[in-house]
Amino acid sequence: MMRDDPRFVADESVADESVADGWTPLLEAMLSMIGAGMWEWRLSDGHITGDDRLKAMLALPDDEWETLTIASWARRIHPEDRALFEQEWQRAQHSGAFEATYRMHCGDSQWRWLHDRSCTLDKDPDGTPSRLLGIVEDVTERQEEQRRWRHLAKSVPGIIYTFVLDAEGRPSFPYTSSRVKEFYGATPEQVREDADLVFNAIHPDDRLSVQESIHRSAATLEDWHCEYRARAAGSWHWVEGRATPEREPDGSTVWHGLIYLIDERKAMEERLRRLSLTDELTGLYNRRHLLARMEEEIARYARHGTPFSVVMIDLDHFKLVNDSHGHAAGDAVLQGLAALFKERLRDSDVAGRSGGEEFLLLLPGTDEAGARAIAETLRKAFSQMRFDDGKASTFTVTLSAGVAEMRHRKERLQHLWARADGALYLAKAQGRNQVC
Ligand SMILES: Nc1nc2c(ncn2[C@@H]2O[C@H](COP(=O)(O)OP(=O)(O)OP(=O)(O)O)[C@@H](O)[C@H]2O)c(=O)[nH]1
Repeated sequence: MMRDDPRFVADESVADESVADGWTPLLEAMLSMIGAGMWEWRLSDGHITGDDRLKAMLALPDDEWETLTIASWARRIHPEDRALFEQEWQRAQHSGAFEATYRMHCGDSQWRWLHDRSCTLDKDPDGTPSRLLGIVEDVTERQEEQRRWRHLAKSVPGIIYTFVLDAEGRPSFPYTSSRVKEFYGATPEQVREDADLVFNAIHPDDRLSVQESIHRSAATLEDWHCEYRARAAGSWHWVEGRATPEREPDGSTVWHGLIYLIDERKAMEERLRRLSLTDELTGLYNRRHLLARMEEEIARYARHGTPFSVVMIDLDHFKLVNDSHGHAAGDAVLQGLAALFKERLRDSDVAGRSGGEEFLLLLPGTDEAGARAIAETLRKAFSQMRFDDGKASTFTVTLSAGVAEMRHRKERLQHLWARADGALYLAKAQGRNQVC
């Protein structure tokens, strides 16, 4: 802080020469260059005097300058900034050094942001300051700019940030907008102190890919882009980040970018993914997914010889069910069978609807005898289910099933499928309501 900095306590001999008989040309030139005004405060009578530049800046009436004291100065300060100003002045009476940025109601009725700093010019024999010298800059434009920037940062649906990897690869976040807390559970100040707060809030499964993407972007200076999960207030959410890197002369890399929430988009993508894999009526996997899963199991069998079987199922006389009880009742039967699969099969089993009233079960780690037993259990349970015909009575439906176990490492999907289909055909031909 300035007030503790010996550089800002003026040497008394210099002070006497340069200030007592007026502002020196050198000082005048410097102040003119930085556009600052100057004041002097005599603590003995509390009087404040200002130079012409300060008078022009504040536009106070001439008679006000004649009697200007610290109290009348304070009265012109914005109520929200006054406590800070007074606290600084209390301190300055002992230390001589003062620094504050505050709004002042100027003589032309304008509110101006002032940056005000002082140092000790003279001291009493007991060492307490007797005369302070201060410079004042009009920082209204800068403050307004910052205010606009803060508003803008708040209205952006995400975090605006600056991220730095120094030449040794150490990360830091010199700037993050206030919403960083919603994303990573830490304030901009905390994140500025400790960049790991951000990295620790990233899902363990995503952390490595985030770090790799940052290092790739640093090496190639291509835009950084990554999607990952982060934790705030105890829950995970999906975020997407984009930033543009720049290499600094000291070897560090600086990214300016944006991170925003993509939970809704991720949920939509997941819904679409599920829809593309499942059958709408029953919620079971569709034919496309069944075929893909079968190819996977066949490849696993070819590599490791892991047994698996398929069961092809077809409802008996289903056309009659529709014709007698209506299409809606038929739909309810299909849904009833799907519910039975979900209830009786293991999580590792895959149940799908391969066609209108045709289903296929993929049973990893199950041989033909096991598959037959599962099919038999399902057949029996299904034949006992009663369906509402919508006319105060119920009906039952049966199913036929064909089982085939994967037997040869070179067997292809269509052969296995044809064998299961052949077994199903046999079950139908032998009178239905059975497993072959
Ligand atoms: N309600 C309903 N019916 C369907 C659906 N998909 C297919 N079906 C019907 O399933 C019936 C299948 O009839 P078929 O292929 O003749 O077979 P089946 O009557 O079951 O006779 P078998 O298989 O020989 O026992 C047809 O009437 C289709 O309209 C569906 O999503 N909902």
